[in-house]
Amino acid sequence: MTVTGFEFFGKYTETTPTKGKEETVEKAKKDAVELAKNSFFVNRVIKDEVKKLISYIDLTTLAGDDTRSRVEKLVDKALAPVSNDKSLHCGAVCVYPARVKDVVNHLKTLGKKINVASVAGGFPSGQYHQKSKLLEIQLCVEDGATEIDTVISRGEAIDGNWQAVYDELKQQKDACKDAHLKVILATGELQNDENIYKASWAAILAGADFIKTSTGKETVNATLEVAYIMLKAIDKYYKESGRRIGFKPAGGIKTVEEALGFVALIKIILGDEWLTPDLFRIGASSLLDNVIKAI
Ligand SMILES: O=C[C@H](O)COP(=O)(O)O
Repeated sequence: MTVTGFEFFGKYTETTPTKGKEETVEKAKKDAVELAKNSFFVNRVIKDEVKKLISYIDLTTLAGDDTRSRVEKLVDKALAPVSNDKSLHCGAVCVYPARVKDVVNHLKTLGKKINVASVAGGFPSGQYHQKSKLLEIQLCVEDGATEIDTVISRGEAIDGNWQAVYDELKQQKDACKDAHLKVILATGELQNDENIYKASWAAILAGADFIKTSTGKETVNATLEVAYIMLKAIDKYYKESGRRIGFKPAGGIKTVEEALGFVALIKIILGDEWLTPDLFRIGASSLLDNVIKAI
């Protein structure tokens, strides 16, 4: 099985149509990020834009001391985060594999539904046998997870073994069955922009429904700069294939302004069609409280 598509989709350095010799990928990235940071509604924090953030949030708890009661409270909050507006709810709840059953059972008790995401497949390091990664995904799906957030093998990516990265993710996608697959690139550990771009491709070509920046456990997690690179890959793939892939920044996104910066960058690179929970999520454990304060 070969990684089909790398040669077809070109290199990161070719992602910017040159407007002249000064137009480089670095300058194009800097310009887009600056534009996003200074976009109209980031500076003025328009309430409607802020309210929409709630629907994008994968409300997350990924702690060693997570308990059933903590997870049940997370579900309650994700289902009805704003007491005086019952129409608002988060995009998903995101928990460790061992807690999926607690989410599913609580939803059954409440008679409610919400996407149930789990970080399965060797989270957060990815340094596990492929067999155990696949079993973890299989068990989560059997427990009722509807979305799997899995990690790539950073070691293989850094060594440029893209076939191995692709092959593992293809098997993990198959293990998901009907569950959606979000692939975490752990961009903070991929060492350079070219690796981030190629890791985006390996994930997309292996069947990812979303590509996600980070586990939240790296030293550097979601930034607008890495988001730019990943969005360029999503954009090029859409232009070549007609298929839209979702984007999920995660890790360290705590303020409304930070979250709206990602919204603005998506508007700039992909357009408003992506601003739906089916194609855009934010992995965050503390952003929701700040959004609620701002509306
Ligand atoms: O998506 C999952 C991330 O771990 C959330 O990171 P955070 O706790 O910094 O919001």
